[in-house]
Amino acid sequence: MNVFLLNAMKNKSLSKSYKLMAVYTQGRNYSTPIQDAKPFNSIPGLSSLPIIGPLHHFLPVVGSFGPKADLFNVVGTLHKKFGPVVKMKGILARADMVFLFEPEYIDQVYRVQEANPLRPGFETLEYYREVIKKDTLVGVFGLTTAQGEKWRDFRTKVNPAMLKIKLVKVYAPGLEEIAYDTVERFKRIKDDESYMETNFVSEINKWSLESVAYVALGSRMGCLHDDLTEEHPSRKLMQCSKDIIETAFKLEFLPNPWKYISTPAYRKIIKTFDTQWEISKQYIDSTRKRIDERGYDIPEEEKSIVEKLLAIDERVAILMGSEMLMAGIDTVAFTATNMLYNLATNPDKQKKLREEIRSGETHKRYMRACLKEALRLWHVVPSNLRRTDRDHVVGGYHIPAGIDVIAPNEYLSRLEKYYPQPNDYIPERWLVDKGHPLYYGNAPAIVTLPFGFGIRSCIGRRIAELEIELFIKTMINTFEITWEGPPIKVVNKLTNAFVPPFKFRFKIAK
Ligand code: HEM
Repeated sequence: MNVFLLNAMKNKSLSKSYKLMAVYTQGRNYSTPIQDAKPFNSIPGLSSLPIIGPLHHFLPVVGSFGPKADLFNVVGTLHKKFGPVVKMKGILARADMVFLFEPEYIDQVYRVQEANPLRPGFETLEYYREVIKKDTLVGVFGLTTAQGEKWRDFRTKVNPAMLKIKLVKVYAPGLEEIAYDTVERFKRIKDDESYMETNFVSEINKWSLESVAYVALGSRMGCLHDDLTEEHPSRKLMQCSKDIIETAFKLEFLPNPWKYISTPAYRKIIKTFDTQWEISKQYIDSTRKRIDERGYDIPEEEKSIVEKLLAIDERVAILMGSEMLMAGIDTVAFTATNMLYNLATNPDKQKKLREEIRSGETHKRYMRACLKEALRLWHVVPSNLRRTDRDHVVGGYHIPAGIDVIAPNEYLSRLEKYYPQPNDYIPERWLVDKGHPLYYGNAPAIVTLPFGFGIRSCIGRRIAELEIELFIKTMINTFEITWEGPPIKVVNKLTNAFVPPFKFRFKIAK
């Protein structure tokens, strides 16, 4: 067994899943000798030029894909043209990438690295935290950008508060109230169709920010007030979340020499990180003040995430609070919109869900299936990534350490061989028994990973699921939702986003 797994098993603070992973990997044999493998350079893929790598394929006119290429289609073309292992040279000093299209190959690379999952990317945020904010953060860098020991220390501290279902469920009454307030606001604005068609994203982001802020800070932010001003800090937080994704895409996936000179996009992202940091810090400081003024302790399960973490490590509490206010807005809003769209365009499923909601059943089986099916069709993050920390032999090819291995999970989740009628919204596939042709378990579990993989998977998963289920429940119980227009469009810039107009129509449900 390798040294990472041995260390993992010795470390008592690591989760059970860690140990299970170790046992699982131990039983496998991936030991094709490297000398028998085909060399890394022989992996097929797009042709590449010095410095700019494969970028010329994305240029106007001459590029085979062009500048407006849809990443979903690019991935599909790579698969069809080059097969199950595809190489893409890094652009401007970025690491080379390998796309894996066989679940077994992804499993091989991701699982063996499970004790030390490396997920680089977001280099600008890493630079901001580790260089610009060095003196403030003093070695605690958050989950999104940290690797190795620093990541593990942080994650071990925050895992229980954020992932234990029992602890997360205590936020349900507050989140239900927020869902109710959002629906009341929708009732007031729904008939202004031109406003809703343009501003649906900002309306739904108000709900997702209000919800995640409530869980993080234990109080209401006030995003749902009808007279929310442009200067309200919540507006700025929502804008930051969007600008960070947009600008990070330009800086990290398109050629931009920000590592050598200060470019306008670089200055913009640093300013945005500053604003995001300042506002979240203000909110966290007020939370701390409120706790001090209260002067007495409340039961552990009633505390907000920040309050729980303040008792463990102050810097961890501040950074986790700030990450929640960054990572918990657009992700959750996108998934709720995804679900609403699929329910609006599949009225029979919507009816069935309403019946379950009104039946008073507590198991919510159909609700869960509706959410899983929406996530299968559109992952917020369409591909997962791990950087190799050792040599691998995959599909007969040598993949050395330092390569970004991409699992194109959203693309795989829409292949007929894994899910019959793959582009249809069929929540039932998550409910039918083994043996049924639609049974979800016919696809290997690693095909569909909307929340990522293993111990580095999304820390906000339980919170997101709870927020979305309560919101959808209130929406579907109140409204009959239809979609009156052509199919919705999705763009992918690091994460998926829907494009206006939003042709939802909301009628009070009988
Ligand atoms: C439906 C909503 C969401 C989806 C689909 C989603 C998806 C993801 C994915 C795919 C990853 C990468 C995991 C990996 O590399 O294996 C991730 C990481 C992360 N997510 Fe989420 N996310 C969602 C909501 C949230 C929320 C609400 C929060 C905060 C409360 C959050 C905070 C984070 C953080 C901090 C990480 C980095 C974890 C680490 O590296 O240890 N996410 N998420």
